[in-house]
Amino acid sequence: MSERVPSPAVERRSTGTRMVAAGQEATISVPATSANLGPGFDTLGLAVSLFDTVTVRTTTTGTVTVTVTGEGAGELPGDETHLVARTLLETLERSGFGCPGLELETQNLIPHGRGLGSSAAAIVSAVLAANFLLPDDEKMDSAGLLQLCSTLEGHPDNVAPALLGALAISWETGRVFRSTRVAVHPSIIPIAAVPATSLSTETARALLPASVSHASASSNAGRAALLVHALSREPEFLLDATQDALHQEYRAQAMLPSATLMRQLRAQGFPAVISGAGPTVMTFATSDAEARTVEQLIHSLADETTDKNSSTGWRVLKLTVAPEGAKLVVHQRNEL
Ligand SMILES: Nc1ncnc2c1ncn2[C@@H]1O[C@H](COP(=O)(O)OP(=O)(O)OP(=O)(O)O)[C@@H](O)[C@H]1O
Ligand SMILES: N[C@@H](CCO)C(=O)O
Repeated sequence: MSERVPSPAVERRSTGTRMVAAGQEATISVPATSANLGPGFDTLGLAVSLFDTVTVRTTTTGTVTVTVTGEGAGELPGDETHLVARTLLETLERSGFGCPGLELETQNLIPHGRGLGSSAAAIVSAVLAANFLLPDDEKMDSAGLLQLCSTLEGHPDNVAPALLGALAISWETGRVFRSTRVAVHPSIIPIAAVPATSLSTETARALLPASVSHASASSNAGRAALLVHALSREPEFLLDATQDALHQEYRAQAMLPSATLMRQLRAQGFPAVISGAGPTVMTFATSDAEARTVEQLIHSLADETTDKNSSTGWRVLKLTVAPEGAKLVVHQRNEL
């Protein structure tokens, strides 16, 4: 999550005292996402098979409680300051609604601050939950959901694939965000090397220069165009297609073991990138045999790149592309 930018398309409406109905319940699951993918800074993102799940229940208690299982358990707040609760209540408020009482149960598999879209997943689950709770004539359509989630996250490249699944290309015109889904070639196997240390998106964004050269912009445009083709049609181009000129080198100082691992994998011919704002390294294999080689290589290289004085260890996750985005399952209405 980066800076919050006000958008004319999601201006707050006047706060009212209407309440959403108590006794509503649903479960939302949202995939992890890998943004940038090399040259697609703030525009490309891929949904992968690691999910956060949130069950939302409206009550009449007047209180907000959040229980957290998995990532963030014992660290995240259990009240209305929790990112999902806060975003859900703010989303209702934008439509002029309050909540008579709220219980959230979250089960988190997406690691936090690792470049796998945890904050985007939290925002998407909160906005979808709020939209479910609103009366039918107040609900947002898919364009409204993308607009609000992108505005809250600050950029669309994680929230778009979290909503749509597969590969999402996103763009922005005057703070209006749009996105389209692209099916991914079935051979592609994303392998995430997740270090124990985290890096906030805010910190990583602060390392970027205000402008880049025309040569860098031109090179990056070509690679980003090739990347969409490589991910969807011809994966053999992935090594060239994942070459970035906009962000990875500027951020390397904040994630040296990851930068080293990525360079070593690329030097051996594997398309490795920094996932999102890092520090996870994402590599794309195109067969099970190649995936095994990449996993073994990561384990041996990661040992070399790990700072022996820190407690860093790497988790290597062989994932699949998640073809569908967030899902909401409505539970039977509870009588209160
Ligand atoms: N499921 C969640 N519930 C509550 N808060 C969360 C959740 N997921 C993320 N957060 C908050 O967001 C922070 C991480 O956001 P940040 O944008 O820095 O990283 P990220 O989203 O994991 O990575 P990236 O944006 O690079 O993909 C966490 O430290 C936590 O405060
Ligand atoms: N495009 C974003 C993704 C992380 O949220 C960045 O690299 O800062």
